[in-house]
Amino acid sequence: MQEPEKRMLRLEGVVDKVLFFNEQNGYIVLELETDQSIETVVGELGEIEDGETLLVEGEYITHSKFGTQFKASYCERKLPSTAENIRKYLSSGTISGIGPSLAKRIVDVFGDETLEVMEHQPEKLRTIKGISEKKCQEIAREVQKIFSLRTLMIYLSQYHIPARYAMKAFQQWGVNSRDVIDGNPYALCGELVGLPFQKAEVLARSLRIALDSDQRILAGLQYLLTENTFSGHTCLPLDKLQPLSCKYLGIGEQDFYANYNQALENQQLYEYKKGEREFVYLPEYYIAESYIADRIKVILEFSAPEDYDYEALIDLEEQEKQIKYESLQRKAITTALSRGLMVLTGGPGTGKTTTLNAIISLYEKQGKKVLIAAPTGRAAKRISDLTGYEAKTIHRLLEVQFDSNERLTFKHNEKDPLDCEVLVVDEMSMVDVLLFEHLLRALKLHCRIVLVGDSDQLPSVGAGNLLRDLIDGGCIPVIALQEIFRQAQQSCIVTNAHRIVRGEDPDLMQKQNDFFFLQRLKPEPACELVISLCRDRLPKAYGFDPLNDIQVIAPARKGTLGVIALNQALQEALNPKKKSMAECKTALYTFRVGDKVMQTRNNYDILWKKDGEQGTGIFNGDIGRILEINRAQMMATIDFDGRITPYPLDVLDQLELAYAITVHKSQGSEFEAVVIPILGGFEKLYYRNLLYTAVTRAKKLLILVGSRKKIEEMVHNNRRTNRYSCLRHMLMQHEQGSN
Ligand SMILES: Nc1ncnc2c1ncn2[C@@H]1O[C@H](COP(=O)(O)OP(=O)(O)OP(=O)(O)O)[C@@H](O)[C@H]1O
Repeated sequence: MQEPEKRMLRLEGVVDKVLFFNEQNGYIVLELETDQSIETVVGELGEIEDGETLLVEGEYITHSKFGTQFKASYCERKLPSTAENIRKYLSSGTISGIGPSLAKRIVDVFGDETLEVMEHQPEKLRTIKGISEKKCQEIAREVQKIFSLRTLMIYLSQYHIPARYAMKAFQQWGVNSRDVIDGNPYALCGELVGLPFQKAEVLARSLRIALDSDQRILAGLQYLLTENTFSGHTCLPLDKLQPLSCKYLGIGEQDFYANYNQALENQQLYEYKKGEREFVYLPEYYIAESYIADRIKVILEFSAPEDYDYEALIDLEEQEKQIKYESLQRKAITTALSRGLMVLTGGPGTGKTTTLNAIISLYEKQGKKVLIAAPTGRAAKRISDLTGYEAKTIHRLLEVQFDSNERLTFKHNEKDPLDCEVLVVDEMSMVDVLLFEHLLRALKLHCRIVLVGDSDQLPSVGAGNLLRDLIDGGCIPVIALQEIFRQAQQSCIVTNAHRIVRGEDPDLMQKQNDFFFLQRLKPEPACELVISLCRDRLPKAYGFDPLNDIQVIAPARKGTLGVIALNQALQEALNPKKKSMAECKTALYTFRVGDKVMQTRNNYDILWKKDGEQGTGIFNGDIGRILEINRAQMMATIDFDGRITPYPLDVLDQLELAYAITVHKSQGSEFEAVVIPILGGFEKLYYRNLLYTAVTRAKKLLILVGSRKKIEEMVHNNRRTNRYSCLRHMLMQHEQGSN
């Protein structure tokens, strides 16, 4: 369902009351008194006080619970001009040290001139009863701060730069912000403020900053490299970056190289030579990849293979567990116990978890402290359930903190390493280079590392080709399990997954077992079938719970069989609107009590409680159920796998319905039953590893709905996401160096 197009409207009025303000992102809800009415205005407008005059541009939205609201995308602010509005403005606590009664006394003396006096002749405030010399100076300082921020917001809003960037700039440069920005508007693009390059361009044009200025070219190069990290590249070949930058910035080769070389000298960019080709990095990615390669080199140098015979220990383990490990499993166990670092890889059913269990158990028997981590909460839960050992997310293990610039850091690092002698990381295919760098930094030098993952799964969301590079680098011991165990062979999910990864067509003719194909050649009937499977057929035939056990996974977000439309349709089928049921809305979805939802961003501020324990942080990919929506308190209550979470409605856009999810979001999770619609659509999304990843999410039942031809096309489309990175080469250098 598409939102009808809305017209941009304007409102002008005086702020009667601020109802809500979020300091982090500047989101505000206020009542605006216009000539005709009082309107509720919402938006990321920054801190605004009662009594201010606003001109806002935006549109009316209808909120099922909150009613009609004006959602402002642009705002111009004027200081209050009448004595009454100035009193209101000061009474609201804008300036610390001035409350309602002092505000009244000041306004009684200076009337309409009050703000003028406070800004330019603050010493006059001394005449007011209750304002000492010291207090007068404090007020003057506070006024200067607040007025500079206001002026900055107003200045930047002319260029449609939202208030949150003004707030971040002010945190950096304080009352000098305007000078810094006018000197170099591209300074706003740095990581501390994070303004998109195009927005800084608008400001720079009005400041007549030359197109070939050094600041612009450097910011442009950083922008292009950053954009490419979103496509998975940790670096770009210079022979690609140069023409791309010249075209994008409209500059010549000479200007490019002059600035490029300067940036290398200033360590604003880094270069790595791979054969005849140079690769260009942003500092953080260069530091991450070279740190990983160097650290691995150290680990391997200091952990020469031990000649201790582990076979007897493994024999004992076999007796205890009543199992016979096959030879590669034994080799994996020996390698894990005798080497500082290893990678254990293999497809579904090849015995990774069984092997890992033996490794952990034998390490514990040696009295070693083992920690187990996974990249997402669901992946951590899965490995905990499978091994019986507690696993945490990597973020939780490292303990997230924020520095004074509100940038994410970790408590554990070189100075405060993790207390463990062995670290196991599962689902390594989802770990990116930046996170892995942090993890390695937090390990004591003698800590052993066991990395487990399936390198045929989709690569990490963050940039890099980590698992593949570690395997292909040639210097780390890698055990790739290949044999599908008998139990697993009986599952068509497992055998078909292996066929898919080998590039063979899956067996779609099965009429029993756990893997089914149901042909539908048009999107609407396919969508209807998906709904009836989830609502009626699978619950009836197998006793699956439609919300807890069944997951629809789709390659695309858009289209009839994309995640958005499927979610809307599945919500209507599984949790339809009821008169008395609370609802709240984002641009994409209407949420109801009972809905299955997914968090789509890491949010470190949200608090939760579980079995008397308290914690913070709901992370990208966490799935939950809405228990309650409380409009008056701007809160929902969501149950994320037992973590009961008061969820602020002003961050509701971080939430999506999760009846259907994309393959990318499903990574690291497993579900009892999975339904995958595959029919037609965007070629880029229909390739082998994507189908493989989706199919391997199912534990007991998998149903493919759609076109056999399209499924086969996917199997034969072996498009591996080509990601630029030099880690593999850095590791290979080490391998060659050590020979
Ligand atoms: N040495 C063995 N002898 C007999 N059965 C085994 C052995 N190793 C593993 N299995 C069995 O094979 C099946 C798959 O093993 P396991 O779950 O360890 O594989 P996996 O690679 O972790 O699979 P997945 O990635 O799908 O979780 C399980 O039923 C397990 O009990």
